[in-house]
Amino acid sequence: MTNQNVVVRDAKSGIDHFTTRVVLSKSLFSPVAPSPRGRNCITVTRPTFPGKIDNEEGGGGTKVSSWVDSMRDSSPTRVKAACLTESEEKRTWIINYPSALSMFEQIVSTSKGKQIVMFLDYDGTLSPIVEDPDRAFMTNEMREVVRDVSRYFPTAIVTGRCRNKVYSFVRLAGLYYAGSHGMDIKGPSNNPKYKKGRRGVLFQPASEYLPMIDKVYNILLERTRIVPGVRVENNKFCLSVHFRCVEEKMWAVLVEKVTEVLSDYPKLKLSQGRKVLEIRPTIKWDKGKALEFLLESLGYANSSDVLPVYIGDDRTDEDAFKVLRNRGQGLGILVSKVPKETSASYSLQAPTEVREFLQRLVEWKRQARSMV
Ligand SMILES: O=P(O)(O)OC[C@H]1O[C@H](O[C@H]2O[C@H](CO)[C@@H](O)[C@H](O)[C@H]2O)[C@H](O)[C@@H](O)[C@@H]1O
Repeated sequence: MTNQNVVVRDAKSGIDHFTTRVVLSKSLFSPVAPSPRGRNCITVTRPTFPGKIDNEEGGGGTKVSSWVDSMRDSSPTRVKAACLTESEEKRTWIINYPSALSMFEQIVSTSKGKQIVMFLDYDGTLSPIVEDPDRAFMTNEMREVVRDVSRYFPTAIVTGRCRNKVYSFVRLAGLYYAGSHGMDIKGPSNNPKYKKGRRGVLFQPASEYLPMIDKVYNILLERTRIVPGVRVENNKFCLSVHFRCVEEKMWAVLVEKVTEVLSDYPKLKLSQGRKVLEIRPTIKWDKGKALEFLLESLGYANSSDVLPVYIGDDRTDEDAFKVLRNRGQGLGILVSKVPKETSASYSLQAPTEVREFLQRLVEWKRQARSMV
């Protein structure tokens, strides 16, 4: 199976569309019944993510309508294959991005002689997606397995959330926490290496943005309150404008309000996650940079003796998957049941499978130790 990407501009809307021709090789697809249209070449059309009002690139003026189109899509963008049935689509997904559970033996054999370093996103990875962001709790079973994982492997939570908030959900002291999309990194609080005063804070590359973020938070609260269901969340170095509970007919109004506010703040950029608009400083820092920073802090900057494993479900996790791809080292695992555009190599369907995968990793490590 090969993918050919072409960008086509829609003459009417002026929006660029990615057109991916997915060429299915017969051998891969022989177990699947021939598609109703009897073709072995599918055209997948999906709108490109408007991506910004990204002031970094001198953007601005991005059409509200293209944002609204993108808000309808999932995050990362779902790949829709026009002539495949849903079950064929799922099958294609699993062929291209095999389950990390079914590939478990291969994965652990890749790790032989290497130190696994575990990176875990929070929402949609350790906790299921729920309507109320304040109630996105992880289960005790998940907490236990994450604690066990952190006993064997250096482990970091890498999240868009405010670091303190995610800590209040995870409540495990032995982990690294990279909050605000990696812009707020702290080491394990029980690590004797850290002096009291610094309390383990390792890196905050956007600290000068704090007053601006607070100001914009208050303005957004005020200006978006006419939109029923909206929720603005202050994640310290970034903001989230949730539209999960906003009726679709109000999305354009919401985007207009948000982009209007941001037009006065060229040092902030707008991107999108799962039913959320994310506002961040334009600095070149993301979850991928946080992953590199943590590997370096752990002494694995240029090491070939390390296997970073990153598990995440959202568009912002793609920055970390790309870093692993470019390093040619490590495993990116996307949590998704449906085909998405991703730089990950493997997939897991839901947080329940993430727990199972982590559990197997712990058991494998215990057994390996008992045999020494
Ligand atoms: O990087 P993450 O840990 O995945 O955080 C990304 C955003 O997650 C949260 O929002 C998402 O989860 C909510 C609870 O399930 C859901 O209601 C919302 O629709 C999702 O987008 C969090 O509230 C945001 O601040 C994070 O940026």
